[in-house]
Amino acid sequence: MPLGHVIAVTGTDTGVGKTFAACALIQHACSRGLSVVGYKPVASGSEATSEGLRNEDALALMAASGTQLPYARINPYAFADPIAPHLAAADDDVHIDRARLTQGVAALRETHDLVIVEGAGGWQVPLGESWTFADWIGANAWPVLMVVGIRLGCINHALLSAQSIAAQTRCVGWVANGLPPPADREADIVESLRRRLQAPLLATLPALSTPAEAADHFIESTLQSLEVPASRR
Ligand SMILES: Nc1ncnc2c1ncn2[C@@H]1O[C@H](COP(=O)(O)OP(=O)(O)OP(=O)(O)O)[C@@H](O)[C@H]1O
Ligand SMILES: C[C@H](N)[C@H](N)CCCCCC(=O)O
Ligand SMILES: [Mg+2]
Repeated sequence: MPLGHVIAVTGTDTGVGKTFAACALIQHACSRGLSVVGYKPVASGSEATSEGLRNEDALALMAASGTQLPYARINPYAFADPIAPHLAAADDDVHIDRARLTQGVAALRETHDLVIVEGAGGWQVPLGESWTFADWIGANAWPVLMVVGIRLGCINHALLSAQSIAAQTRCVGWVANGLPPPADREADIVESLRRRLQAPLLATLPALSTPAEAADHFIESTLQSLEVPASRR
């Protein structure tokens, strides 16, 4: 049956917990009986191995779903340097082919109920000279889950990101991710955002040891909010 549902995971910045939350969400959805896979279309910051470049986000997403698919199906573009992806691609003389990114999603949708697409950095990160992750997700009208790393400055970043997401597609939920060490007034920051963001808060994640532990923190109606069709839930 699958022509799976797609959710894009973005965040208020790089290092805010997109991979952590995406892995937790994969495990949450797996525990509800869905076949789920993560996709990291473009990754900068990868290790050279005998099999080629490997990025830790892509490997974490693969481990969370337990997929046995070849690495390149999950991460078609890997760059060694941990820098902005359009700069990494230009340094390597690589053109990121937007159609190839979309085909990668389409292929995963054929065999999975849910495909979780993790961006690199924040919402407006460029993937080429004239387009961004936001442009690609927006053109496909995929719904977005926004991960907010709770720290000083995140209120502004979250409100700006939500505004920008709404201009290109829709933010269907957000996660308050308690990055270690805990920020002062963490609960008040989360509440300030909850009152100002239209999308529902789907999980509040304290500093936890593993995404598997975090999977239980998603609220019961998470898959519904993420617009996963009722027939699959
Ligand atoms: N709730 C949490 N509890 C404990 N550790 C966390 C939590 N959230 C994130 N971390 C850790 O913080 C670091 C950054 O998180 P993560 O890699 O998920 O960020 P990211 O937004 O995916 O970054 P990138 O932009 O590089 O993809 C990782 O080492 C991760 O394990
Ligand atoms: C290297 C890092 N961990 C991410 N993979 C890429 C972050 C790109 C951020 C670009 C920017 O907004 O300046
Ligand atoms: Mg990541």
